[in-house]
Amino acid sequence: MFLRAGPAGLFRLRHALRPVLVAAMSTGTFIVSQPLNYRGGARVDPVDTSGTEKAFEPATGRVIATFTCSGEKEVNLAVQDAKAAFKIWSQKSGMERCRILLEAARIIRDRKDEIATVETINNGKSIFEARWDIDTSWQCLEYYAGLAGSMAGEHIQLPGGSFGYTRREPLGVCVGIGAWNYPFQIVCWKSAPALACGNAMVFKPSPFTPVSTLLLAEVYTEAGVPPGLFNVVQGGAATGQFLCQHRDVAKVSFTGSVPTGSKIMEMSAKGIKPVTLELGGKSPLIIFSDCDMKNAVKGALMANFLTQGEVCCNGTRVFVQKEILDQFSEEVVKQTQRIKIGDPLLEDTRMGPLINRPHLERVLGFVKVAKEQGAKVLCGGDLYVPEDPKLKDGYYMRPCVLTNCRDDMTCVKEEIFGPVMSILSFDTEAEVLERANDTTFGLAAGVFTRDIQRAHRVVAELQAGMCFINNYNVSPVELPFGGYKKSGFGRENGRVTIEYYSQLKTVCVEMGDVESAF
Ligand SMILES: NC(=O)c1ccc[n+]([C@@H]2O[C@H](COP(=O)([O-])OP(=O)(O)OC[C@H]3O[C@@H](n4cnc5c(N)ncnc54)[C@H](O)[C@@H]3O)[C@@H](O)[C@H]2O)c1
Ligand SMILES: O=CCc1c[nH]cn1
Repeated sequence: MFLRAGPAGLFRLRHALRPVLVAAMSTGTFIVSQPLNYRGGARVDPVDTSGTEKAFEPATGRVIATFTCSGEKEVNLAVQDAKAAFKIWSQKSGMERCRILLEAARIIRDRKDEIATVETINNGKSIFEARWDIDTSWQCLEYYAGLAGSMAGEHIQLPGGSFGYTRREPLGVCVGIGAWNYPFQIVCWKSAPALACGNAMVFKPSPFTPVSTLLLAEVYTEAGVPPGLFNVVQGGAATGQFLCQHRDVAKVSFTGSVPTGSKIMEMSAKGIKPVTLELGGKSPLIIFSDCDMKNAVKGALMANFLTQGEVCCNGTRVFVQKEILDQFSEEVVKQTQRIKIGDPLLEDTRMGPLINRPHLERVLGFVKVAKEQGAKVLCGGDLYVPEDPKLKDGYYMRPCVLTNCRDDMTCVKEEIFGPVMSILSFDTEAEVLERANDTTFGLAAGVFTRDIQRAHRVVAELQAGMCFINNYNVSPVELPFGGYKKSGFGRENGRVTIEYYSQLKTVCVEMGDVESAF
């Protein structure tokens, strides 16, 4: 990848130079000057266009890339390349695919700091957190590499020595469409199971975060996947539509908002394509009075302030049992005020800027409406201007804790996708369950209690695909992740995801004569 580090000019990132260049990549210096599409095993400029986009460095507000959105012809070329590569890849044994995916996982692990740095520059999350994302990304490749070799069907005995068997087969060319909050992790969560099952993939990142997906494309090529197996097209809604409507696309896996998810489903329905939808949420976190207070407070911060609160499964409706409301709120505010905001590439920063100016204004708008509707701001919820002059045009705000919240308030009903926690109080288990489930979303939920029976009773009643007991927002790749209700369907991670990227063929074998009705 070509990077320009400030006035120092152009650098070619070679293995030996990487550690030096990562050190040189400081906030305010990074520019992308290479093509951001990837096709046939190389970076390319698209052959046609559906507009142009700019990508920003949220920490400084600088433009780091201006790129062409792919038109229908470019999308078609990417799908055709993927189709050709699919023919080769799908014929490989699971163990052959396993070896290549393991090699890709190793390269990502080796390049962790470089990839995390790029992710931080383009997304704004702290480097501390970006490194976690890259760890869960290579772990995802490793996990599905492990499963690739063990994918198998069944053998079923039938009367008279006849038998049947099943084959688990790939789908073909799968499309991945990603959101901007976990750019590298999302593309790994989609491509690793897809490739492990023998599919090819064309991926479209969010136009806000186009950069790190290219690093993955290069890693796959270096690891030995056939050219064209993993392609990247850049663009927004128009490019996404060309992909979803393409007749040679077998499946669409989408991560993003509910309204876009609904459009994706409609387009896929026309082509009878299976879809995985990972959509938004407004998840409940229930804190019972018998909790371990220290862990519950840590859990509430993990549930609300990772990646500046821009996390789909965040537990933003924090229900606290009345007896401990004051003590819990006081402790949460104390810890929230200690969060170090600022340059996301600094080692001690724990909250960086939001993704862009319009989103920052939208989140601040939610805080304003919350106040108008009677919520009380316990801390934050306002703009933050770091002292460092190079950060003055970045998109920072102070993390916010709201109390006096009611279930009918906008801040409690709608996904804010920013660092805003709403605290609500409750009296009984039955009451809190009813209120926790009173939402059209169903992505995640959490409960803090020392009562083990209550913990399991409560999660059994919660209408959410991902439930946490005495923790929040950990995402081991071994565990399936996905939503109930309007938060989507299908799963990512875990063994079950194999079923979303493969299809079952049944073969019936006659060992005797045909018993004909005619
Ligand atoms: N459940 C999950 O795993 C998960 C993870 C991350 C984010 N999200 C959700 O994503 C949302 C934030 O992400 P966002 O703002 O990027 O979402 P978005 O729906 O605006 O965009 C997501 C992707 O869809 C593309 N797109 C937009 N319109 C399209 C169309 N008509 N056809 C095809 N593609 C189209 C965008 O370019 C982008 O790549 C939040 O609601 C968040 O909760 C969910
Ligand atoms: O943002 C929601 C959770 C997530 C992280 N990576 C993919 N999904």
